[in-house]
Amino acid sequence: MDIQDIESDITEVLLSEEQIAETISDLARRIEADYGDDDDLLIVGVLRGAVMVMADLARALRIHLTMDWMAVSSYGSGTQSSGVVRILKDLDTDITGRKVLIVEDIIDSGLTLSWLLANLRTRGAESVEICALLRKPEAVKVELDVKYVGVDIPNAFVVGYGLDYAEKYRNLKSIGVLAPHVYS
Ligand SMILES: O=P(O)(O)OC[C@H]1O[C@H](OP(=O)(O)OP(=O)(O)O)[C@H](O)[C@@H]1O
Ligand SMILES: Nc1nc2[nH]cnc2c(=O)[nH]1
Ligand SMILES: [Mg+2]
Repeated sequence: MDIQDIESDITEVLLSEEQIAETISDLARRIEADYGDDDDLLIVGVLRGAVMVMADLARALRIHLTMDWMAVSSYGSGTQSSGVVRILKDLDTDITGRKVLIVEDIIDSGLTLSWLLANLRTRGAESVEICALLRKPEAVKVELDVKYVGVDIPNAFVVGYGLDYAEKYRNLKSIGVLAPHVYS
C-alpha cells in the first residue's frame, strides 16, 4: 500500500497542510498575546491525538514554555465515545501555581476535555485553559469553556494530522473525512 492508497480512504479534505499551518499560527499569536513571556506557561498535550498539534504549536510559540503530556482515552478503536475516560499516563509536572494550557486535536462530544479540565482544576494551578485545533457541533451540548479554538468543522469523522481511525491515518499531513467504506 502506498500513500495514494491511504488518501483514497479520504472523501474530502477539510484542512490542507497549509490551512493547518495558518490555523496553528493564528492560535499561537493569540496565546502569545495572552500569556506573554513570563516563563510560566506549561502546555499539556493529550496523547496521542494531539502530538502533531503540540509539536507545531510549540514551535510556533515565540515565548518560553515547558511541555508535558497526559494520555486519556474514551474512544478505544471505534468512532463513538465510550463515555468512560481513563487516565493512561498522568502528568510528570506538579502544576500547583502554574499556568496550564491543555492542547487537544479535537473536541467532539466534549467529554474528554470536560473531564480533564475538572481533573486538572483540582490540582491548584493558577489557571487551566484549553486550546483545540478542531471543534465539532456536538461540543455545544456540554458546558465547556474553551479559550482557543482553531476551526469549527462539520459533524463527520475526521482523520489525519494526529487523528486516527483504529490507530491509523495519524500520519496524514492534512485532515479529511474518512470514507464510510473504511469502517462500514
Ligand atoms: O470530545 P470527545 O468526544 O471526548 O473526543 C475527543 C477526543 O477523542 C480523541 O481521542 P481518543 O480518546 O480517541 O484517543 P487518541 O487521542 O489516542 O486518539 C481525540 O484525540 C480527543 O482527545
Ligand atoms: N479520529 C477522530 N477521533 C475523534 N474523536 C472524536 N471525534 C473524532 C473524530 O472525528 N476523528
Ligand atoms: Mg485524544
